Amino acid sequence: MDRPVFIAPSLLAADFLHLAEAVEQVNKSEADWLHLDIMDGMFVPNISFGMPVVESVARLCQKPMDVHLMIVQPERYIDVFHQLGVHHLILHYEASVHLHRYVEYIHQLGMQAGVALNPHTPVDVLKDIVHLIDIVLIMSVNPGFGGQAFIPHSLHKIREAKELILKTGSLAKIEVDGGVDLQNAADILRAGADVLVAGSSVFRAADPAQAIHLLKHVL
Ligand SMILES: O=C(CO)[C@H](O)[C@H](O)COP(=O)(O)O
Repeated sequence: MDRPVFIAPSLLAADFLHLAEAVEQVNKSEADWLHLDIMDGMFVPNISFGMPVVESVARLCQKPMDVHLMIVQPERYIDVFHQLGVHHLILHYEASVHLHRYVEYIHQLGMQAGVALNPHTPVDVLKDIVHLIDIVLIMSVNPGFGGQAFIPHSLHKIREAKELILKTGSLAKIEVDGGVDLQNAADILRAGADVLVAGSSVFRAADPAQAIHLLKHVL
């Protein structure tokens, strides 16, 4: 491909009894970022991990941390994630009333800002902010759980996001999260994605580093 492919393994699919081992596997692999899913049991039905776990992961992690907040009022935690050394902070469009203000604040703190869209949210809601953000995260499953099947309509949304980015001169990367595996990765990248988030297809593989390598070189 004529542009780099970024791989961000999602720790949600790791065995939590061996979280440190999973972070080390990512450190030693060709992964570009480590993806952390923060769930509050309100915005999504599931609860993942809280700050003490993120803090420990941050101490071990040698890759940029890509944090996806699936929580209500995500602005409450922007400072905390900044203090933990997070590189990318992704808020949900659906959970953020003053998105423009929060994106500016994330940038002021020196982090990259991303906006995530649920499967039912049209891409064009981003038209007045896409030029300001660093990441458009297309959720290709309904957020809340790992191990779900990729929603095929997401390919159409990725193409629309790519069109919007090109039209507006935005530098945002398109990240795709949910059900990404070796079978669909090439189609996702051809549709315009830059970043593949992969949970189950990495951490449920016999050799996670090899799974990351195969995703990275799928095209
Ligand atoms: O955000 C998520 C769920 O809300 C996860 O990052 C995503 O589901 C990745 O896991 P998998 O690759 O197993 O689908």
